[in-house]
Amino acid sequence: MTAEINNLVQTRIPTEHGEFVLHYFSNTIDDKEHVALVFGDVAHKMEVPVRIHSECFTGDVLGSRRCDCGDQLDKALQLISEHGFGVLIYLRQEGRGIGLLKKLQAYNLQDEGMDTVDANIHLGHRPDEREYTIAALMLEDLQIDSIQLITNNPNKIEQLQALGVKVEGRIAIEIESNCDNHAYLQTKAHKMDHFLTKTKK
Ligand SMILES: Nc1nc2c(ncn2[C@@H]2O[C@H](COP(=O)(O)OP(=O)(O)OP(=O)(O)O)[C@@H](O)[C@H]2O)c(=O)[nH]1
Ligand SMILES: [Zn+2]
Repeated sequence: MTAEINNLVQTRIPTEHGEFVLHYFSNTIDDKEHVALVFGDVAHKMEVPVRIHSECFTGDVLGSRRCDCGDQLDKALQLISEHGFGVLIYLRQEGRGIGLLKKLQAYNLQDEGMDTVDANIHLGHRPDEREYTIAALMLEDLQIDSIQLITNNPNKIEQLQALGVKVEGRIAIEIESNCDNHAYLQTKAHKMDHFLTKTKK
């Protein structure tokens, strides 16, 4: 079966970074509610700034300092609004695709000394189980010609290109580390090849 999405609802979402339009998509791959927040006119545009943000309940909603997700979410919306147009796709891939329950178990393993990669493996998962077919279909639905991806993760760029998305550049989104996420960011820099120049120093 080929994957399909449906853009079911678009509604205005005023934020502190200006007014976005939230697009709600249904899909034939999973039963999750994936959405895209669109700022300005993006149809038929090249080099559209796009953030593909993976759900992180602890970071995005609770403001947890164990990761950089909450700050990245806010910074991406700010960047897109300052640019004048762009998209933030919010994929419901909690815990790099392993779900909230397993991510919380992985946190406890990290508190016992494992890093974020080994904790996933210990729980019987790959270090990163995300894939981006739905995001690629959303970009197609929004009629975006090419993008600049807002990310530090080289694997996201490779996966999107393999899905036929024209990624013309990368916009870095590096957050200052704190004492609670420093080791976590170090692991992303050294074991997951993320471009984290401040952390790598
Ligand atoms: N399994 C697991 N998932 C985590 C952990 N910390 C954060 N996450 C999840 O990781 C996802 C975000 O991925 P990151 O590796 O932080 O960043 P990225 O999306 O790959 O890269 P950027 O585009 O640069 O942000 C979210 O779904 C979080 O819920 C962890 O320790 N274990
Ligand atoms: Zn997070």
